Amino acid sequence: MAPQSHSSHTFQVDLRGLVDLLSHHLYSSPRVYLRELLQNAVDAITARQALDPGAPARITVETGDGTLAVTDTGVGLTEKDVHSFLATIGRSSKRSADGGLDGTAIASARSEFIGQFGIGLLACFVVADEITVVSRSATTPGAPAVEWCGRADGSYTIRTLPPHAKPEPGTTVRLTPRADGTEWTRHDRVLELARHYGGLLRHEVTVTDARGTATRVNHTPPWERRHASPLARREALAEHCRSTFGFTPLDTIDLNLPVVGLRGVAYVLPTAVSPSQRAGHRVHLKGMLLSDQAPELLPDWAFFVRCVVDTTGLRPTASREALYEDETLGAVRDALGARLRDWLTGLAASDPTLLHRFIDIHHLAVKALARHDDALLRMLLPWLPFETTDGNVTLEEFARTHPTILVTRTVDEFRQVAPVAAAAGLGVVNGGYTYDHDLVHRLPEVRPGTAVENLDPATVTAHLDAVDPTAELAAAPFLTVAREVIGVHDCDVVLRSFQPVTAPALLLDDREARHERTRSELAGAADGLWADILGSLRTEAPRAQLVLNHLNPLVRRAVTITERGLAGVTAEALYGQALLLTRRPLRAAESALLNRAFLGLLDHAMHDHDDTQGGSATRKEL
Ligand SMILES: Nc1ncnc2c1ncn2[C@@H]1O[C@H](COP(=O)(O)OP(=O)(O)OP(=O)(O)O)[C@@H](O)[C@H]1O
Repeated sequence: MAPQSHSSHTFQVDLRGLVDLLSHHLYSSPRVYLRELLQNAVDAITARQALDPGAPARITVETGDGTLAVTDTGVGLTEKDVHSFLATIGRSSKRSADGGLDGTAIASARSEFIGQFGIGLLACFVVADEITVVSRSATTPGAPAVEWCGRADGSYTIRTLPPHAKPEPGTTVRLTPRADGTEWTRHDRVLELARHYGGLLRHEVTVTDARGTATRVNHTPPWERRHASPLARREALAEHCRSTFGFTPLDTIDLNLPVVGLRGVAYVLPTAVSPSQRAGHRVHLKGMLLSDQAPELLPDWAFFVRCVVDTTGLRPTASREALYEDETLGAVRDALGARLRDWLTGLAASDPTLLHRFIDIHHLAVKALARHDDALLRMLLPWLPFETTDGNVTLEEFARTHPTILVTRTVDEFRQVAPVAAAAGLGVVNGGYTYDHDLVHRLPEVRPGTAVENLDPATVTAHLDAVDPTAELAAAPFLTVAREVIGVHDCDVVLRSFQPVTAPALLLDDREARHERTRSELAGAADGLWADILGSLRTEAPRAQLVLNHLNPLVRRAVTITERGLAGVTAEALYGQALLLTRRPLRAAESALLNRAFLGLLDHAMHDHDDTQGGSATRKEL
């Protein structure tokens, strides 16, 4: 058999296609070009300082003459480096395998670099068609300066420059923006971007305009600076928070995790926010802003703070706009969560006034937190407010007067039952708000000797006074009619005495009973398989109860009605009114009942009118 012939080829890269991919799918905006340039400058300075700790460390961004230039006093590039790293996409001198920058000092500085992917420079092609790099290497003292000119079509030229063209080691990267890129290279925009990305960089960064006026953009953050007094520090941090996030913090929590080289602060929001709104934290990586929208830095429950942190130990994604989700990030999130919890529990001992203010604003956050954290629950439960039949009080206060605490499941149940229960001496907590029902049920763990029960209709009726037998007997004919008319709605009717006298009737109903009624209604309307399934779900749910208040003057008169039609309409009207007070959506049969009761009463009122006008009407006696 004839040997097969092999020929070897090299991949070709369509640079325009690649840039298009990056700009549309990796980077959120063309503005990232400046971040990539600043980052390369920082890495070059890091590499040079590893060789010579006394080397200058300056980054200058020049704008103005239609081009943009970033100059650094970093390690620079030899001609060989240029071919190897600048002109090879995906190759980076900052990864150990590529080993471009020789020397053990630089090798050990590698973990300090921000870049790693070898694609950052391509971001410049998003705003310019041509990039010129003039560089002189600090690693090879005699090597000449080189000029590399790369174009978006994938071609590049390289030439050696005379020594005076670049007397000192370092690099200048110059861009001539395209027409659609000038928006991103204007002086004011560049200044804003340099402050945004480079505000916390550790080396001096200045932006100069066409007249040569230089503005320093980076500063030591206030949590790193020395301050004359704790008050001065607090004010500096508050000012930083105002300029960064636009609010004055309620308090500032220092964050410090040496294992991942993380320092920063968490500013406590002075106003409540929705717990579902995920907070945007500012995360810097080795000084460079990685993201100003990083919710993944903190646990979800920590929605009451905004953080600014600078770290060396977390990894960016390739877009460099988010944190890479790994075990380290998980551990950092837990550690920062623990720090916030310590701050909260510490406040209880050190600054109760501030804790009160915090809880006034953020009690929802604390409640969300306490559900999953026993230590916090124990510590903070005494401070948390709940709506109860004694007003807005803490559970601790409430439990002192009510050894058995009843809790409703919905706000409407509470609204309806609270006045009656309070008058009967029952202690009821509104469990209808987010987290409250669960938290109240956990009270016995924290406060032994307290009992917590769900409020059910039977508990309330047990606390309503029975009426005396003669009154019950006198009301019997009316009650019989009422039970007949209301019974079709799966509701019993009873007569009791309770406060307040202004309430004619109380409808005690619970969820299971309501669900059961809805189920049987559906089963009635359905057929075949669906009806069988609904039928198999049948449970013996307790019926609802309409409790008529014998202390109420209207009810006292109603129970003496002897005319059957009027008794039925009156019972329906009382039921309808109690039904409306529950504020739950009405079912079709209930709306029809209300309608009927209203028209029936109107009819009776008009009969009375006819009677007084001398007309006659036949009424059926009970
Ligand atoms: N200002 C500079 N000084 C010295 N070398 C530079 C400079 N800018 C770029 N380089 C060299 O060019 C290489 C490629 O840069 P590029 O920005 O594309 O990728 P990177 O910084 O290595 O990684 P990343 O894609 O993560 O940014 C770098 O690894 C570095 O060797």
